[in-house]
Amino acid sequence: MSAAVEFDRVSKWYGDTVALSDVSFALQPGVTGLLGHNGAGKSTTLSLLAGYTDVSQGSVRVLGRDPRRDPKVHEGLGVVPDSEGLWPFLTARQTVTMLASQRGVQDAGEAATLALARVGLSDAADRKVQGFSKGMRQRVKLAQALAHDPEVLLLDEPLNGLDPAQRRLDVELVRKLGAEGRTVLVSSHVLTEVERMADRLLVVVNGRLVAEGTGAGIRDLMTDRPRSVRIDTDDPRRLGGVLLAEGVVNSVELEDGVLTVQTLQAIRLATRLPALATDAGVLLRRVEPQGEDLESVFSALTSSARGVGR
Ligand SMILES: Nc1ncnc2c1ncn2[C@@H]1O[C@H](COP(=O)(O)OP(=O)(O)OP(=O)(O)O)[C@@H](O)[C@H]1O
Repeated sequence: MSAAVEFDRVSKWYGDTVALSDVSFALQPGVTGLLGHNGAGKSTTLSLLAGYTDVSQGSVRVLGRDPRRDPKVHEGLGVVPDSEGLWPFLTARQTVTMLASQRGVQDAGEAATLALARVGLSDAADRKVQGFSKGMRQRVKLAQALAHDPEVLLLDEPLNGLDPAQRRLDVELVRKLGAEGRTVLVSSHVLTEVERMADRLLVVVNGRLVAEGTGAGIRDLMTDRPRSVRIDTDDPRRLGGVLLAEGVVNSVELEDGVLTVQTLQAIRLATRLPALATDAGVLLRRVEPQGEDLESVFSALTSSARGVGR
């Protein structure tokens, strides 16, 4: 059986900007996460799959069809775009019913009722969207995407702007949609968030697919990279010497009384550090891994996986 979603050697450029460069992947049923920093190419990937824009090179297939040229693809495809795109003067029910009937759903009203219930919006179904919180508007978009019971779902940063309780509910909902056998692609720039929704991740950096695998596999790629850790202590010179002698760090630096160490064994350092400090009679005030933001993880992944990006 061919995959529900296929991206084959796809490149996309806007004028001089290369948004995607030679990206290939295929998606099977279940949830796949598309992880990347801002501007990495996530929305472009989803727009190409939704048929909103055309490839510059390569080919895209959704349910065996070209989403840019074959409108029938939308019978099996639901999209939650990053943009707002809701009319404030319509109720949630009108909004969802309208799109469902455009997609040829026979009883669009009933489909809207079911979809709104699914996303937890039954009570607010007849209120105008203009009074809705960001989280509620996200849910309306999700209900719109679900009303025609699509086999493929594309969700662009669906958790953006939600509070923690809403996030939990939406993570659960996305997982359920995948467990029902739908092919779901969900984008995010937050690893911890996307790995809660998805069993498999695609990592894009500067328009290139640099890694794919499980959340644990992607984390493993990250653990081998050199890390820098800032240690605030009452005796940085002594602690630096101890850590070097112990072989848990590769180099130490002392600046303004603060110790910064480089290590390739971050986990070992973290587990050994408290005992080593105690044995040396040194007080630890604060330990802070540096550059643990996604950006630095991505640049480490890019250089280790495929050379530099664009
Ligand atoms: N319509 C457009 N015209 C020109 N450049 C664009 C356009 N859309 C995207 N780009 C550029 O293509 C690159 C990829 O953008 P894209 O929106 O796909 O990234 P993203 O990963 O979704 O980022 P974000 O999370 O910020 O939305 C960026 O450099 C962006 O500035």
